[in-house]
Amino acid sequence: MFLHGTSKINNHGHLEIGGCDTTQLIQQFGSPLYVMDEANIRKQMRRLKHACEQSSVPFRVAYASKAFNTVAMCRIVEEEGFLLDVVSGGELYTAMKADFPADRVYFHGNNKSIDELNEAISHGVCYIVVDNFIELTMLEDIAKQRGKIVPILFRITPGVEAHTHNFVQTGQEDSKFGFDLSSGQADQAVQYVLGSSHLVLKGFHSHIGSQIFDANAFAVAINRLVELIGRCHVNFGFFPTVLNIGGGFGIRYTSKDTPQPIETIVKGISEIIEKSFPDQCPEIWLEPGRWIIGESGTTLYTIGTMKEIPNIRKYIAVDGGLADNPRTALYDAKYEALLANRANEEAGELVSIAGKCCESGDMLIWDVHLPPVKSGDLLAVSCTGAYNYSMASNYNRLPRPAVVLVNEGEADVIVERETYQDITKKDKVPSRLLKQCANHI
Ligand SMILES: Cc1ncc(COP(=O)(O)O)c(C=O)c1O
Ligand SMILES: N[C@@H](CCCC[NH3+])C(=O)O
Repeated sequence: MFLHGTSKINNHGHLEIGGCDTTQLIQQFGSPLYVMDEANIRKQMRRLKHACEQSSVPFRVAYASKAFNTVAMCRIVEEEGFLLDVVSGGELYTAMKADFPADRVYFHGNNKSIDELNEAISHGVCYIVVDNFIELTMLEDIAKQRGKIVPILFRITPGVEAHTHNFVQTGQEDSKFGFDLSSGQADQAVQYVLGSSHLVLKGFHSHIGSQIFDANAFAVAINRLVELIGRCHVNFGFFPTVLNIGGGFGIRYTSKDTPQPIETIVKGISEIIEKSFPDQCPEIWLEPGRWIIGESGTTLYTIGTMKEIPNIRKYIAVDGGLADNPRTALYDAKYEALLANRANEEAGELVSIAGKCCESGDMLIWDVHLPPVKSGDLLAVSCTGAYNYSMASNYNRLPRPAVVLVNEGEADVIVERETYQDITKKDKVPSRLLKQCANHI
């Protein structure tokens, strides 16, 4: 397994993250456990900012909070001076709970509700990223009723098929997201909004997908947006303040992954932007999620049962699975792992890591080399910072694991482990069933 961030093997042969021995973390906080490496989260943010500062392009950086959003994470993002992309009332609420300045938050989503739009306006987010015509008129009505002038961006679908898993492509023409370019919807929307008394168009947004290694896809998308901007300037005299080109930068889950360094990607983007806007340049916003947080997360599990089918496969089951990490089942995602309590031992055996859910597809890793494993060993799966906790569920009524933030030998719980009581907390029993339910909650 790669050792990301501050991860290392200590003198006891244990995996250590943020100066904390992972075997002690499990003793103290229980299993399974999400461990987040604060120093590495901040390092990634600073590295991205630094890469942007090397260019003459006026970059601004945002964090796509869908990747991992908790109150403590919002505090870190705030301290590092990033903008925050939220995509739901819940993500916005979390940011507000963290006292994140609303004027550094902007609101995405392809089906925002009236309540969500109202909440975004009430808090005073800097932009609402309008996704489609229905939302456009709905937002305009709300703004009129409330006597507000609302700054917006348009999400544009540039018609780019990024080379990544189909489920995480978002920039292709046949997509639920954004105003389509090729059919003229985007131009139509601009023309419409420029006549609005309550909505002010500030710019454009496009996000072509996630876990993208091919920087060329970004170039194609940017060029299409530049063409749109050129047309809007000529046809409507409109020039954007902001051009948000999204996130999607790939990370290294396994040794087979070969993403370009962020510096190369930012440099490539800068060159296109400089060429495209020689005189006047909009602010260029980047909004990665995975690249910021993915490699900073490790999930610790305890190994339970095992099943060996001769000449076929050896299954090793852990005390979590698709409920805490649905990405293998959803996207055929690949992960690496090691035994956190015997990290120095030779990984000679090819095994498969299964979860404990009642699904054959509940697998975390199909093929991984580990030392001979015993029940009670601890397994560390790396690179689980993005879209693991944020996509976790209570399938099979499994309580979600705790999330611990580690840094320089300190470990703080930033999300408590759920209990069985948490799981049944919202259950109600109709009175006609009460008699049969003596032990009801
Ligand atoms: C609009 C938007 N912005 C940003 C992101 C973050 O993507 P990633 O985590 O791949 O950087 C996503 C998710 O794909 C997204 O849909
Ligand atoms: N959830 C996806 C990323 C895309 C989500 C944002 N549009 C993943 O885990 O890879």
